[in-house]
Amino acid sequence: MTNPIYLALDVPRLEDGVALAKKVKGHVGGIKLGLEFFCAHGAHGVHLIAQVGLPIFLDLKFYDIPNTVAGAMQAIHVLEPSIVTVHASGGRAMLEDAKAAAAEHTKVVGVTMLTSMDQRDLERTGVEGSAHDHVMRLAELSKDAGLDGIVCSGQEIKSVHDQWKDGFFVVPGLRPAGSAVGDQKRVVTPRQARDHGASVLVIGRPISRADDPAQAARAIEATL
Ligand SMILES: O=C(O)c1cc(=O)[nH]c(=O)n1[C@@H]1O[C@H](COP(=O)(O)O)[C@@H](O)[C@H]1O
Repeated sequence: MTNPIYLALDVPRLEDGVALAKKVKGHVGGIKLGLEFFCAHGAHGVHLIAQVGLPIFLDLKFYDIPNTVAGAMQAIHVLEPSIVTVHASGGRAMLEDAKAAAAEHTKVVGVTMLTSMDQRDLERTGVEGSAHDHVMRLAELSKDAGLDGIVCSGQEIKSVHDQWKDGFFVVPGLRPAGSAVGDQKRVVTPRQARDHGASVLVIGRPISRADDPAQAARAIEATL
């Protein structure tokens, strides 16, 4: 089994990011670079992390008109990401154009409902109905638009997997039993997410803030 853990490298200093990626190499399956990293270090930073030799998940959560998203997607071909995120709520045309503009070997996944949101947060954005139904609706839209899969919490992954057997599913908001939840609200353990069909487990602070990140990653992998 390939290691499904992608370390979310949400660190402000590039040197720290490179050091951390080197430390966990061999204990994770890939590195996720998100908005914090990309805004601070751009393409140069992505190239440096890629040199460590792990697959790169570029989590830029594109959300704009189709033409703009397609242009952005083309602009990141040079970074050769294995996975890229777009917001599923951007609508069918945006999702279709995002996928059409992506490099052949890049998986495009739609972010459904952020794991930092709960039912009340959802209602306050004007969406009626349950978080579960909202995620299922956006999963169906992503599938119909030709995306490779979605990002959702571990609370929905089982239902999504039941509906979309060959989908590629990224699950963040993961916490090993007993670790601090922080700003995440829809949380499960890495093992639960894996058992219910997650393809990729995105884990940040439980590894990056551990005294020994490599050991923390190994300990989580041992639970899978
Ligand atoms: O797209 C994501 O990766 C993402 C989606 C989501 O709904 N929730 C979520 O936490 N993430 C990302 O997953 C990572 C979780 O980090 P930790 O909470 O530190 O494990 C962060 O880099 C988030 O940007």
